[in-house]
Order: sequence, then C-alpha cells, then structure tokens
Amino acid sequence: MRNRKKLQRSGNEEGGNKRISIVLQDPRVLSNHFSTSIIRRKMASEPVNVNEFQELARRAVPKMYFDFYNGGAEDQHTLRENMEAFRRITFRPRVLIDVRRIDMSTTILGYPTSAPIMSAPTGMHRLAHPEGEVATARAAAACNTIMAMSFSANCTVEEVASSCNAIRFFQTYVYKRRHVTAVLVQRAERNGFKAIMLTVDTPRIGRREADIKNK
Ligand SMILES: Cc1cc2nc3c(=O)[nH]c(=O)nc-3n(C[C@H](O)[C@H](O)[C@H](O)COP(=O)(O)O)c2cc1C
Repeated sequence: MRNRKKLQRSGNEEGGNKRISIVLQDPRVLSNHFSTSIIRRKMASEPVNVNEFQELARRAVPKMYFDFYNGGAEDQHTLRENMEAFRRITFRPRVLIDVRRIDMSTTILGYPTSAPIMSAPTGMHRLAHPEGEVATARAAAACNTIMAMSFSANCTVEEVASSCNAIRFFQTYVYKRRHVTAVLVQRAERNGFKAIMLTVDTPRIGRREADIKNK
C-alpha cells in the first residue's frame, strides 16, 4: 500500500527466533512526519515531567511505531510491575546541608557519567527520529552520560562512533553461531565501544499483542 510503513516479523537466521524488522516503503514520509515544525505545532507547551514525553510521542509518532515503543508483552504485567517498582523508590530528604553545589555524577563500569542515569539499549530509533541512534548518541554526549546501542539499531556502529564522543556500550546476544557474536564484539571494540551488554532474556521474543494487531 502506498505510503504505508509496515512492521514485519521476520525469521532470525542466527537464533532461529523471530525478531521484528521494519520496512519503510517511503522514507520521505517519515522525514516529513518528523519535521520539527509539525512537532512544535503539536506541542502545546514544553514538557515539565518526563511522563509528558509519552503523550508527545503518542501525538508525534505513527500509531504502529508508538505501540512498539510503548507496549509490553502479553497482558503487560511486567511493564506495569516495572513502573510500580520505580514508584516504590523514594528519596530520603536530607535537610540543613549545603546544597549550593549538587553533584550527581558517578561512574558506571568505571566510566564517568553526570548522573546515575544512562540510555538503555532499545531498537530501531529511526522510527522515532530520522537520525536514529546518531541523535541518541549526541543527546547522551550532551548530557555527559553513557549510550547503550542496541544490536537492533537502525544506524551502524561506525555511524554512531563518528557522530559524537559519548561513552558507548554495545548490546548483543549470544548466537548459535558463536563467531557472529565474536565479529560483532570486535567491530564494536574497533569503534571505541567500551563495554558489551549481553541480553540473555530473548531466546524467544515476547508476544507483543499491539504489534500483532498492527501487522
Ligand atoms: C521499545 C523497546 C525496545 C527495546 N529494545 C531492546 C533491544 O534492542 N535490546 C535489548 O537488549 N533491550 C531492549 N529493550 C529493553 C531495555 O533495554 C530495558 O532493559 C527495558 O526497557 C527495561 O528497562 P525499563 O524498566 O527502564 O524500561 C527494549 C525496550 C523497549 C521498551
């Protein structure tokens, strides 16, 4: 169908599993869709809370892509429990101390970061922005934090590496054909990625019902 972006499931030769791949039939549609002016017009005001980005994304991104980013598997118990787990964490107020200089910087695996926050590996950033992971890496660099790049990225490790000086980790899986993993790790290392994040919970991909409906 003309101008339709299609979310497809395709066989993953390496693991014998399924993974999601995206076929953009007309990339110009995506670029137009994300033109800054359109997004600005849709923004009533600047977000004041990180949750508000969710609503902005809902308005800015085609439903199929929004559902991919926003949804969990099956009845979404784990997604809900993850959010509840964050709600259960509270801050201990410390009063009557010098707060003129607040420093949240720390290190992750020995690498400095401005706060104990980094970007988790998530796939296919071009669904959200035409520059994809390159833009994510630049944002991480601007925030002095670490970017974890997904194996399912739309950009190559070379593109991300040459785009900025953010400290980068690379996420991958252990494939049946071990040499595939070895080659990926070596390529990441050659491009200055500092650590490997090994994802082990995907021998089978979750059954994401919204993605199934959007097919
Ligand atoms: C849209 C989306 C895509 C993701 N893609 C990947 C991926 O490609 N590789 C991976 O190891 N984890 C992936 N994850 C998992 C995240 O890295 C992270 O482990 C998960 O979201 C749990 O963290 P959270 O509770 O902060 O969301 C993805 C998560 C989401 C929501």
